[in-house]
Amino acid sequence: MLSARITTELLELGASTVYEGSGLDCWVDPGLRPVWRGARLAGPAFTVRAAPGDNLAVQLGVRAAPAGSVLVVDGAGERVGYWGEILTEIAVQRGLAGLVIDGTVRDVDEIERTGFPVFSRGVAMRHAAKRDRGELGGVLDLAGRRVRPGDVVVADTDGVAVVPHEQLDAVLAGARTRAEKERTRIATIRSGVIPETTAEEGY
Ligand SMILES: O=C([O-])CC(=O)C(=O)O
Ligand SMILES: [Mg+2]
Repeated sequence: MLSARITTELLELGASTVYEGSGLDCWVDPGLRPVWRGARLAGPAFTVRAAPGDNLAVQLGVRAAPAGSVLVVDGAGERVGYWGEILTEIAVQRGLAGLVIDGTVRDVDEIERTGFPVFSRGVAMRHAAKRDRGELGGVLDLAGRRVRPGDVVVADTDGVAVVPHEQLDAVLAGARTRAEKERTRIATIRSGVIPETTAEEGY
């Protein structure tokens, strides 16, 4: 569980700034998008590997994940309703921070009404089987990005970033520096001064 202060700071910095400030290749496949406008989340990953087209592992994961954690599900990009209104209601009751799934979800109007943040590869109503227990708490290959339990997930309109948990302090420091430089640069621009290009220096 992250402290409320760190969670708030990560949400304010945002996924792109956390990624840029990290200097790491920690972006996740941009095909994973918020299912409702304004969805955002930050928290440690609770990992779930679901069998393709089967959501029993997800049903187990939503009951096992600790409060404050982000359910991160490898659904192999399969187009079934891995997640919906009922699972969202359970997740809200249990105090989970959100869901990131390489797969699709359904009941999106109802999900939005709860305010529970969900990032998925899209929306599909097709029934998910409920037979295979999959794996909870393993290391995932989430659409090409390695995610370990406890790695820190930050997601917003720009997409999803995953920070290796042992590097969180350094990443936060880098992201703060980045955000400060951006603020200064924007203030300069708003004062009417167009700064030099950043081709070499970056910002
Ligand atoms: O039925 C399912 O497994 C997924 C779903 O639509 C819900 O949670 O409401
Ligand atoms: Mg449903």
